[in-house]
Amino acid sequence: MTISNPGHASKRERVSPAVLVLEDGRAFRGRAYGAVGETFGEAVFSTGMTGYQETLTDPSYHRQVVVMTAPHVGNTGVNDEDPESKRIWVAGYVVRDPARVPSNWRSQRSLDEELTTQGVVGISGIDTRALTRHLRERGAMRVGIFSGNALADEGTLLARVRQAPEMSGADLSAEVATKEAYVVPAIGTKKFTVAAVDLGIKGMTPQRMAERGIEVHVLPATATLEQVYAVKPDGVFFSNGPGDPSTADHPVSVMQGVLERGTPLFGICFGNQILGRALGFGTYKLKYGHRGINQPVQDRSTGKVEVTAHNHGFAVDAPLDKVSDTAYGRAEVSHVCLNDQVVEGLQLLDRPAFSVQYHPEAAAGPHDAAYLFDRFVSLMEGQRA
Ligand SMILES: NC(=O)CC[C@H](N)C(=O)O
Repeated sequence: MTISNPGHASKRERVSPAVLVLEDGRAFRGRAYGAVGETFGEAVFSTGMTGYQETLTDPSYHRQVVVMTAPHVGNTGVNDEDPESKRIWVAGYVVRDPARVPSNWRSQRSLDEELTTQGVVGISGIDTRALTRHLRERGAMRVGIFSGNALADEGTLLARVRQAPEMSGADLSAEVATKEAYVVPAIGTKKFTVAAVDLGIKGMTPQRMAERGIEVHVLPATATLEQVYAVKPDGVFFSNGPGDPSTADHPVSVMQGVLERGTPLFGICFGNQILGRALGFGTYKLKYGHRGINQPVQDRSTGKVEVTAHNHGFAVDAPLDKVSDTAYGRAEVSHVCLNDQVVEGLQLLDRPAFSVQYHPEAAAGPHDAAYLFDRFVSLMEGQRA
């Protein structure tokens, strides 16, 4: 194997080969990036051109190996302001051409250093375009990245990838969510109290609520209906999170209790899938998912198209062309992805509840969908009037 040897590359980059092995047997050779060792997960690709810190620290990426389609990654280094949680959650990181010298006024260290310190195994120098095309054709699948001693027994790598757990059927919220409840105070005058069920919440989400005068009580994924109502909420929120929504029976039953009482309800991503299930719709695994910050979504109530941030591998199976009768009244698909007509939002017509499959907190991503937090505020105002 020939490894290109740029002048500024660190010694470790020059001497440490790595290999990425997909469960269908396709392999890519490159260089170790970040920690040296081995890792397994579901191979998925993200089309975001910026915002790698937010991607890496999004708890919804737990157990996923993220392939960046943007060829240059790490250019702006790493700072302590942009993470969406306390650690990197991706199981592995795949980049084509990492920055050798980060350059940004906020940069505190390099991405390579950060991945190494946090023990995240990555690979660089591979053809990420070919890998992405492969995943688009064959679908998301299990993958392993191996470097250092993990490469010693190359003949066993594929078998080890095939032993790794699958994403279908994975129940992961409790592994990433807070164990203790905490409060994010309202900024300025406090207008509302919201109970936010943390299934893998991103830091920007309570922030967007706090900016609107909401005091946010973030509760563990295991919170009961009684614990939700113990904070005397004006509204209840269900967050994003990793894993297969078909396993999320506990949050589904808590949400049904909230719908029963008619408290204003808002869900994001995993929260949208849970609303889907609470209403009696199914969920299914997408072939390769939506990940990135440039996905077109139409708000069907206004006809407007938003450019939005996504990170989902599953989706809700609800009819696009009709209003559905559910145990909680009429429900409809409020938002749809214009790339593939996947359900991107749900709303109830007889109760104050709605959700979106994408990320209005926009970290990273465009702010087109910020109005959804205002819609949540309007629902809470409506309930008081
Ligand atoms: N960001 C999320 O909440 C993702 C939801 C779910 N784990 C999925 O992959 O579809």
